[in-house]
Amino acid sequence: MLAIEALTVGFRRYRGLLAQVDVRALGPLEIGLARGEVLALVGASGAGKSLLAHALFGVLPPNALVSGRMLFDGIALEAQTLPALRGRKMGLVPQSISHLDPLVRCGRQLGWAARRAGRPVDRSGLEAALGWFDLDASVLDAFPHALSGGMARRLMLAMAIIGGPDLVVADEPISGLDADNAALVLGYFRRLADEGRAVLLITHDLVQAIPVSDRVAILRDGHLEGIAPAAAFSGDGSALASPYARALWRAMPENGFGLEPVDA
Ligand SMILES: Nc1ncnc2c1ncn2[C@@H]1O[C@H](COP(=O)(O)OP(=O)(O)OP(=O)(O)O)[C@@H](O)[C@H]1O
Ligand code: NI
Repeated sequence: MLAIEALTVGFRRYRGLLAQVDVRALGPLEIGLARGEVLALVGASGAGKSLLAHALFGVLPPNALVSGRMLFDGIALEAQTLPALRGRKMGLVPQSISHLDPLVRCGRQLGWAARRAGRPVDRSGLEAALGWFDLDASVLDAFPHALSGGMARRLMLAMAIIGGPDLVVADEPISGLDADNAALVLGYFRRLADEGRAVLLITHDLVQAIPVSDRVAILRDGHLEGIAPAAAFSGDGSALASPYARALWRAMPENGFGLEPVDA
């Protein structure tokens, strides 16, 4: 349902008054995502994970240069097609919890997300959406600053999903969540995929992502290091084709192999 073909993202930077240079930040990337699938996208800070999410939704800054193709159910994602898809067929959970409007009650923001998707709901529908992420009805009347970081993140998850998108792109959706809530969110993603939707799960936490993911894509300095079945991340990692993936897996403190040079 999602095909990313030869995608590159760069930025135009100005040096002095006249000189400008284009700096490649991402790609070229080839990634496919099928309905029914959770694809984890992992990589270190600065690898380009959020850039990929922003490219998919067409929300990169104006100095970004994009080439290649992104197709959603065969429709090219571009300026003309994106407004009808994002927030409707494609839901984005942003990385930063500062994207809530501080002056608008949470319930109105959630209701607006549903209306934008063409699926307006009444108060009980809003309460049900909060319930998916273990938030109670009092959140509807609260302003965002009254929410803890973890509650704000779960509200943003409800906002991304209330419109019933076919594709969910979640950028670090479990960061700042306690273990119970992280499990709740990841379990929800798994169910979305099992219903025939698709989830791109962006995270730096490989260990948490593996149990709910079908495949894991590893991004390193803007390049795709490889895509491996989640099941290959087990034992000593010898089922992994990429030395980088193997080193990353073995370096997880949970695996107790100790640090190995990542360039192996
Ligand atoms: N507006 C911009 N102008 C120039 N470079 C940018 C811009 N936005 C991002 N970059 C560069 O793109 C690279 C990738 O950034 P990105 O935010 O995608 O990383 P990330 O993998 O999401 O990291 P994190 O785990 O910290 O969220 C970074 O090196 C960053 O400096
Ligand atoms: Ni990011």
